[in-house]
Amino acid sequence: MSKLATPSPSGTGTGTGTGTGTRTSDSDLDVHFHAIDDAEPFYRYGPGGYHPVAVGDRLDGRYLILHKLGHGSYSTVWLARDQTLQRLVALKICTADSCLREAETLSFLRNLSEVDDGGGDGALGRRMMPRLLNTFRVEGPHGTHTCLVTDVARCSLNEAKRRGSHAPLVLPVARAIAAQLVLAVAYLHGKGFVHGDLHLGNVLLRLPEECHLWSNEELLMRCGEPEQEPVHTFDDKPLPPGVPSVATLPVWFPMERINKLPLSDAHIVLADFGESYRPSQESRFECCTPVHARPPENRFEPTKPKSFPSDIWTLACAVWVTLAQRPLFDTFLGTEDTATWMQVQALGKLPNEWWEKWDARLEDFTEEGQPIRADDCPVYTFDYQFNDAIQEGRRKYEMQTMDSTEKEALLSMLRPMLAYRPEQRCSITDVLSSKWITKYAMPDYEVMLTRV
Ligand SMILES: Nc1ncnc2c1ncn2[C@@H]1O[C@H](COP(=O)(O)OP(=O)(O)OP(=O)(O)O)[C@@H](O)[C@H]1O
Repeated sequence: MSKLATPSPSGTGTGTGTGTGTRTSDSDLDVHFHAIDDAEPFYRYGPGGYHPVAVGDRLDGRYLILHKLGHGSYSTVWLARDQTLQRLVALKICTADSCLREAETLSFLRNLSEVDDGGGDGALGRRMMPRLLNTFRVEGPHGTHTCLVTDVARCSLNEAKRRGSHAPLVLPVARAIAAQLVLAVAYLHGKGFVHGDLHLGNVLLRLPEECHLWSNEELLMRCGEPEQEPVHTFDDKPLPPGVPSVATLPVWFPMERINKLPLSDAHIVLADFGESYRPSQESRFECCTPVHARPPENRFEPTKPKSFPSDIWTLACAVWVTLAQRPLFDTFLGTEDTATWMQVQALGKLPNEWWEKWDARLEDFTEEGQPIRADDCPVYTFDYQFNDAIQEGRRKYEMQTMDSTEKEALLSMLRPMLAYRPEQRCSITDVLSSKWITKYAMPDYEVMLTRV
């Protein structure tokens, strides 16, 4: 997600990609669009919003659009052929109202030399940073859009899990991915950056290098023609100018189901630096990760600047859900109250000032923070969650489970990452040197490197 440079125009909001919406343009058109699964919200094709792009368009004189890769609230992302270098690339076309933050962070990281990286495990995280190949701007009917060119990835880990019915990953694969996540965050924190939006939607599985050199014919043979659906408005009102008449759905690179993903395909790249910041240079008060991974200080200390510890909390949630079938603080309805409810179930009572601020606390907890148990409802303790979300699914799929020593090592790493108070949370250096990372995750990561 990229923070807005200017407020979004009235009626546009910050679409989720699923709902319908209203577009109010200068000429006072009031058009509602039928939602199309997996397509961007079309009401965002208005002033400050998405740039209209069609398969076959050429941008910046060299990038031929071949397919769609995805979209977010602040961009559409396209698979293009770089006709100068004759390779496939990802083209992220940001909304006109998004700021330059992502381009700035990626340029900064690109310009660091290996000497700047120093040695040690922290430097290994450079591999998981996106390679910014080029940036340019396009002018369109809705404004000026920054475009970022990076390597094409296969899909996000979230999407791979969704398509695989949230089956668990093979344990060594999950460990290798968790190790890479930790290395990536260690690298960023070492450079003074907070990522600000860590979750599996922003963890991309890499495509093998040879795929970037596929010809157009080879791409079509493997992935098919782009799938398109006509865009319809309610009451059949005409499409306003600057709105594409078809929605292009994301391409799918054929792959093994998530529970069969081989270690050789477990290479990741961390994406979406639109929320990244340097706490030494600016104060940020809000953490925009999805609510199930949002650190509690976001809710209870809204006026205190956020910093590296907020990433540590979200990293713990991302590591958990890499290993598990569902988030640690699964929020069902996606409300902050449910997230806090789950946190108290797993981690115990909030610090006193926060506890007092939480109005819903006595609905299901005693004043001491003990869950009031309904007969048929489990208490979602850390242990319960571990057995239910990590072990049970593995048993069901007849996959390797974690033994008790590994469980202890994992929970001993996660608990200090999930200290309620950010100032009491452990640092990424502590995570890197934890027993679970050194004895379990890194060895599988190292095996993965030999399977390139
Ligand atoms: N390099 C890439 N290769 C393949 N797919 C990509 C790539 N970059 C992004 N995508 C796809 O596009 C989607 C949107 O990208 P991204 O999250 O960077 O956009 P965003 O507008 O900043 O998102 P949001 O603001 O909603 O978090 C991703 O979830 C992913 O599916």
